[in-house]
Amino acid sequence: MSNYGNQVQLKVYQTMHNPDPERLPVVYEEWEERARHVLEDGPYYYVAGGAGGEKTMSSNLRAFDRWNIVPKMLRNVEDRDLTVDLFGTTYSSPLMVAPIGVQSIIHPDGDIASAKAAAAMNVPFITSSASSAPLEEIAKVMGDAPRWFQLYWNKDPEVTASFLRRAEASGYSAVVVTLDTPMMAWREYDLKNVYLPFLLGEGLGNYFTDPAFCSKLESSPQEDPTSAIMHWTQTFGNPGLTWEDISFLKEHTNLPILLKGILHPEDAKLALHYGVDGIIVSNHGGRQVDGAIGALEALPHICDIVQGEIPVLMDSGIRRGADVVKALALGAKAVLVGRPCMYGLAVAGERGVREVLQNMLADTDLTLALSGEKAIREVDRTNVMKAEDD
Ligand SMILES: Cc1cc2nc3c(=O)[nH]c(=O)nc-3n(C[C@H](O)[C@H](O)[C@H](O)COP(=O)(O)O)c2cc1C
Ligand SMILES: O=C(O)C(=O)c1ccccc1
Repeated sequence: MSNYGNQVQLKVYQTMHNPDPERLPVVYEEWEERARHVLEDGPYYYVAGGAGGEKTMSSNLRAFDRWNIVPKMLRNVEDRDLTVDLFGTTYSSPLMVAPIGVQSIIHPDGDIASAKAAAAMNVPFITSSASSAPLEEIAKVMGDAPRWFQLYWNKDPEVTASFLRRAEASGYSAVVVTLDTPMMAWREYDLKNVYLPFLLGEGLGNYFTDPAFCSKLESSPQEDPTSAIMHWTQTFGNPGLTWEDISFLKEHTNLPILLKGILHPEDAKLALHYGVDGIIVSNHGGRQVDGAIGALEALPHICDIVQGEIPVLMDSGIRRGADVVKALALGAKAVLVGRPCMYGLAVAGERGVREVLQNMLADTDLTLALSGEKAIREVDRTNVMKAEDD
């Protein structure tokens, strides 16, 4: 039980007579603006940009405007409970840090800094297959803090199996399999800037330390990085996969398996049929199919199919506490936060990510209370209405 949001507000206002010269932004748009100033064009647009004309990036944000919270009064919201239960574990809030690759292009401390921040805030951190530091090093700095592993299903089944083994051995407690990126989409800014971080060897920490990956090389990645990078580009994505292949993952891990990138109701049926443990409704932050449905728009349709049989999570467009509450009201059990954390990382490293998470948690807590609910798990469709002029 907590009043976390009130405490954070108080802490801020107490600095009134003693302003902090290192004060970090509160407003989401300011984080993005500050990140724009500290990052070069290549990395900034890599992070902030989307696929094609960025229609889906806009749809993600617009989808939140199409739903309104309808606050309820006089319901004793003095002490709130932000916890959520997933796969037999109780997590302290419905927030998670989305898997984001190549964080070394954003800050020299990269995912080590963001993982430490997540651990400090007790927000689960999802390590990307394309993390800059190897997954073991990230696990080490996190101690006992909650962490999941995101799998990019490699063309080489031995590498895929090896990643799963390594994640399990390093204390990751679930596997997020990203299905929407068997190849990179047409990303206009990256093409314009001629910027692809992997070709510079960024984001390959897990591959270059992997025995299965390295066994296929003629010389080590340290001796011949160019060949290792070329081998990575040829094996990273696996567009030949089908639903039947899900059994391979189940054979190679005992961890709960979540499919990330589900948008189509038919795919939700297939996910149930093939017996996965969870779904993440996501369009990869608008970075893959330009013109794809907004993630929040897809969410209720997926939840209608799933009927609570397995947990449904979502990401793509979460920027503030109200977004979190709307996603939960439409059926998500938890949400992943992507770019906001990365702007925090760009601006102030570990401290920046901590601040972004702290603010989003506080905003979520206050929005929950003011909406008339004292428990995250009690938020449901009665808390929202579709905008009338839609
Ligand atoms: C720079 C960047 C790198 C990403 N890398 C990965 C990745 O390695 N694996 C993955 O599953 N998703 C990746 N994503 C997608 C995020 O996990 C998440 O779906 C998306 O950022 C959510 O949308 P938001 O940024 O609007 O919050 C990446 C996103 C960004 C912005
Ligand atoms: O850039 C991305 O969206 C992404 O998912 C990715 C894929 C491979 C390596 C790093 C990031």
